[in-house]
Amino acid sequence: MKKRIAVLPGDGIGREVMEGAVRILKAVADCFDHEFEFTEGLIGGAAIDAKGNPLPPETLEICRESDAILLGAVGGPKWSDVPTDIRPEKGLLGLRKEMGLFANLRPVTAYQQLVNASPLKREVIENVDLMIVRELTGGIYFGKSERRGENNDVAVDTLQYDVHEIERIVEKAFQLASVRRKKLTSVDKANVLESSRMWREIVDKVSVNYPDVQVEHMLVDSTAMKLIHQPGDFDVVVTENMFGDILSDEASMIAGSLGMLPSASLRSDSVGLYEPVHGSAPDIAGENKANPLAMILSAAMMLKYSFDLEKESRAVEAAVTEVLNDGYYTSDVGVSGKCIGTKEMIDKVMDKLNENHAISGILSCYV
Ligand SMILES: NC(=O)c1ccc[n+]([C@@H]2O[C@H](COP(=O)([O-])OP(=O)(O)OC[C@H]3O[C@@H](n4cnc5c(N)ncnc54)[C@H](O)[C@@H]3O)[C@@H](O)[C@H]2O)c1
Ligand SMILES: CC(C)[C@H](C(=O)O)[C@@H](O)C(=O)O
Ligand SMILES: [Mg+2]
Repeated sequence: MKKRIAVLPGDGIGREVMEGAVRILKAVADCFDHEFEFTEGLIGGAAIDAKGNPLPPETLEICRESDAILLGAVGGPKWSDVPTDIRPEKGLLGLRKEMGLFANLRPVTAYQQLVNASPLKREVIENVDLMIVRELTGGIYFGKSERRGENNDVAVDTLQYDVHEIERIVEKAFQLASVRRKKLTSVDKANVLESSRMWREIVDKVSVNYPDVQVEHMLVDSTAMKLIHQPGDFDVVVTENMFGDILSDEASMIAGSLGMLPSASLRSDSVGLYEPVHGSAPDIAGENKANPLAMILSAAMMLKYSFDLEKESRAVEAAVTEVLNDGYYTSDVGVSGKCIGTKEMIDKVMDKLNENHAISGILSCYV
């Protein structure tokens, strides 16, 4: 299979973790006989420095001509004083919007080895496997936003959704729930927000087409509590843009660290953007401390969701799980012992992938 992949490392630890995803994908191509063509583009602060624009037209062009996009992270203190409309984060938001990537899937998996070492209660997080489905191209992130008043002393951000935007994300969430444990939690703030009341009406309407999926509505504040108290009760969680942003960073601690949470941003065809949930982590950038697993697992999501390569995707996930089971960690997951750096972790996953592939080749001779 031949596929074109846009590679946008971005800023801070973005480049360090991207190296892991690209190396792993090259190994997957070799092991499973695929051809992946990588084209690098600038985004975020790196693009501001080079082109004065966080999303240069040439980057958008590379993305439009690709079958899938990998993104590291954008932003950092270096660009804190640039005008709001050309901040690094605007490059990422612009890319999601321009590409129409409205459905952001953020799976949260409690890996057994990390559960054992977690500061959270073991019995609470053990076996947690939930999926946050975040609306990604609407809501307060994209509504009218301005400063007004005589002294610019009033700031306005607008939370707007239309029926179509809610219907398509809710439909996506029901589809996912129907092939998982058939439970959907829709999260809103319907006791305060009109957009949330419309959101609830739409969830109830769409639910009629999915009679085997159990639906519950939950307010976002109590959801934040329940994610820590009883995360095992969740299967698929669907919510609007900003609530999804906040809840997914919270949920990352169930997985052990922000450095463990991958994501896929999808639309109705197979094109997708794959990025870790974390940011550019300026506090550790350049120190070989970043956990590359969220980025590597995002690449695994790309194999599954954009290229329909289930076996290859599972091979990458298995390599990650086995490296953790062997007791290797980056420092962010809070475990002492075999604590290794970014590059060493990438090497470990590479070795495991190659080793597993060699073993399966040997075994296939006997069947
Ligand atoms: N998708 C993105 O590009 C994205 C996402 C979130 C934040 N950001 C941007 O990143 C910059 C920094 O934001 P922040 O500090 O609030 O959030 P952050 O996610 O960059 O970092 C939060 C904390 O988590 C740690 N961390 C994050 N990823 C890690 C990893 N892979 N391995 C080990 N530790 C990791 C960091 O060291 C830091 O202590 C800001 O400019 C923000 O806008 C970008
Ligand atoms: C960098 C920022 C714009 C982005 C978001 O809020 O969507 C990030 O926090 C994320 O979770 O992907
Ligand atoms: Mg976020």
